[in-house]
Amino acid sequence: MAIGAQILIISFYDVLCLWGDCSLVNNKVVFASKNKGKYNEMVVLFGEAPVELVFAPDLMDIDVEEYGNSYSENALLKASVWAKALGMPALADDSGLEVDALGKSPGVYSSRVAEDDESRIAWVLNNMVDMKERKARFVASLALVLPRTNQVWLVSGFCYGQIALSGRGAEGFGYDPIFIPKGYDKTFAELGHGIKNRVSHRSVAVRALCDMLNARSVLK
Ligand SMILES: O=P(O)(O)OP(=O)(O)OP(=O)(O)OC[C@H]1O[C@@H](n2cnc3c(O)ncnc32)[C@H](O)[C@@H]1O
Ligand SMILES: [Mg+2]
Repeated sequence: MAIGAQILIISFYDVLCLWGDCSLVNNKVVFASKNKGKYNEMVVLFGEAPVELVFAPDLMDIDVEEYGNSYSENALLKASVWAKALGMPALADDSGLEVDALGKSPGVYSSRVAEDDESRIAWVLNNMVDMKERKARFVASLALVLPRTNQVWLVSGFCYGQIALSGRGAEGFGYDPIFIPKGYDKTFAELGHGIKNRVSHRSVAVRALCDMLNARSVLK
């Protein structure tokens, strides 16, 4: 009975996909974020995909309160608000840095522990003085909302590594100067975009999203 119901739901969903328009309108997607660093990475990561990402603040000024308890909830909040406001597909990214020795903090509060990138980095380093255990991971959760069919796509990506003893490097944004990805001895800010875009939490999530969209023929 339960399996039958499940199959019915999946088939109904597929029929909706065939009849409804679940493709991207003009392949334009608003990137529902105010973070230009994220946007710049996203444009490169979507590189070959038939998607034109538009930076949300270039279209409208909206503030979305991120009151969710998880990255996915916050990503969905951001994408839903922008998709509704503009009537076009919206992609949001909610991300954060999880430090083992700090009980996975700052985590979902990564943007809220301090006012700017420099103070956020100081917040992490000051809480880790003399700590030998420096394992950490970056998380990126993406939500794509297609408003005409109310479809929602959610994926997450992770990147494991450790926290440097001090900030190093000038590239990237946010916590990049203190995050050393596994297999390297330099920070993301020292390694630069080429390597970051190959191994980052965001690149893993974008690849997963594109695979799902391709499998469902949403990207054309
Ligand atoms: O919500 P939007 O407008 O997208 O932009 P934001 O900067 O507020 O982004 P989040 O709410 O997702 O908070 C994530 C925090 O983690 C930081 N962060 C996210 N991804 C990062 C990355 O790839 N490298 C370094 N720091 C990152 C980012 O700078 C924020 O301080
Ligand atoms: Mg935010």
